[in-house]
Amino acid sequence: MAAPPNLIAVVGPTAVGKTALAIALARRFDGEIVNADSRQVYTCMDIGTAKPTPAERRSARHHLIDIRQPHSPISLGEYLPLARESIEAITARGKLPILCGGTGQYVWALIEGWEVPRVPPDPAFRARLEHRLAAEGAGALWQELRDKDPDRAATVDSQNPRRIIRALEILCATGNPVDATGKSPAPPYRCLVLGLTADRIPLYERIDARFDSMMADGLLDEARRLDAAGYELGSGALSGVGYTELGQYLADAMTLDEAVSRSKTRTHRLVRRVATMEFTKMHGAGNDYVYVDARAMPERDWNDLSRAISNRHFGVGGDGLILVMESDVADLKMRMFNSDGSEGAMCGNGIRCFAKYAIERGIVSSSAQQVTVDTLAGVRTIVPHYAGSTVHSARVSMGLPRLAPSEIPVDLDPAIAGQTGPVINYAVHPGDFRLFLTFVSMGNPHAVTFIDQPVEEFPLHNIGPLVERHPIFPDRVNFEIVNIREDGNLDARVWERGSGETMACGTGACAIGVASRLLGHTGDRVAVSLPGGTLDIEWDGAGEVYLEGPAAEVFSGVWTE
Ligand SMILES: N[C@H](CCC[C@H](N)C(=O)O)C(=O)O
Repeated sequence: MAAPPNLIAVVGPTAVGKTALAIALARRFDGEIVNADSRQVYTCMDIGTAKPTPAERRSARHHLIDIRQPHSPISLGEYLPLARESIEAITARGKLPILCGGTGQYVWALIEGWEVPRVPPDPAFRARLEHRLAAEGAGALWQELRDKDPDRAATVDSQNPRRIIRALEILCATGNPVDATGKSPAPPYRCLVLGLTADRIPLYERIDARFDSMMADGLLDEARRLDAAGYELGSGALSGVGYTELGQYLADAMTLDEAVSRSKTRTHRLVRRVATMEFTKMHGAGNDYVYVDARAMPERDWNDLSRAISNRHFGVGGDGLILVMESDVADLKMRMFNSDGSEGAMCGNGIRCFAKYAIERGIVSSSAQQVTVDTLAGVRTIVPHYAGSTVHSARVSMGLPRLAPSEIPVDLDPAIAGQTGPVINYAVHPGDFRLFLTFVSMGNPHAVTFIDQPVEEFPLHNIGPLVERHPIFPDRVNFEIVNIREDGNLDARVWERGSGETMACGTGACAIGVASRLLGHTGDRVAVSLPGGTLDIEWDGAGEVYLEGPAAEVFSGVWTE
């Protein structure tokens, strides 16, 4: 078997000198350069992306620059085959391919051989399967996948409808089983990675000097031309540094000096985040998480990081870790980990803060009226509420509640295990206690019980762990206790799977709202009061559940491992 082709990858923070080094290597070793900067693929964005100048491009051949117009975003799944073809062609000509760019996900996806499905989302196909999901349950779809592609089914969680539907979508489109996203077993290249770095202060000075020269070279006119051409500065391909801030200047939202200063500061932050690991602490009604923008980061043991960073004595402290990642099917993707390192499918409090994080950092439009976020429970839509340019709360479409035992999942006696409807007031005896549980999945499993005593008197720290790990819950469970107040609203506390008692739980509050309506305690709307705050739930008994509540940022910092 032929040895894999050679490849040099020049990586490092912005303004550190990657282009100059790549050109020197190309001239020294008869190489050609493949662009790995997600902004330089676009035409009309020359100055603001620090694209190699015509003179630089004459001194060494470059590939994958100016291949798209800004209104036609390129996805990772589209970039990878183009980059592989370029590397192959360069090698075939007996030249050395040199990968150069600051988009970490492009670089690592190429080096590690990620396979991203070329199958674009098929909305009609998904709508049909969502309908069948509601009617037949995830188990039936998983069974179909197992019949058609047993190897693939073995790697897909039978309770993860999104992964099941995606696998069936790829199978239907390609006619053959293929992994949705995975690395190739063997490294595709014999790769030498040259990581450039520099002390922070001199690097900040280079960044500032370079931005000043961009302005002198006509960056403002470039922004004006893009604006006049109808592009939304600050969104999509144009959400990068400089374009966003100059767009706000052109919209009279800030002075030119402010735009220049913010551009420099945002680039400093970008460097800090990639070079170390910047984090932001946020909470929704006291349910607190550590947020990391992982879009430019290589894969790592996130479970381990969540355990370390969530520790309230030896780490930052929180109920878990939430990652901001790229998505092919939504604006962004969210991954959520509990403080014990286990990964949860969905997080209602966390996703409101996630939207706030993305909007206020310009990762999505800084005036977005909605943000779509891909999660293991499916794509969720968040509608932010603003005070000026700050998001203070949000309303989330939390999807359909799942009520069949197989969808929770909960293993019950055969007489009721196969039913598709709700299981309410199911008697369970954790230790010496007797509870009546109602089961609801919001993409993650919940068991809700209603009690007569005030919730603060309930021995939650004794009973919570017994319910969380009760043998009827194959994936463990989040456990909610509820007391109905005189005014008809609800007091509650939550023992979370993987995190213990938290000050609030968004998916838990949704499960409480659903269970309470099923049991006839409340109607379509209910306020759930938790130790950390109140969450408003809306469910009409058939459609999606809606969650409304606060989102707050506490502080940012740098995680030094
Ligand atoms: N606190 C989150 C739920 C976390 C659920 C997690 N504990 C699990 O399902 O494993 C929320 O606001 O919805």
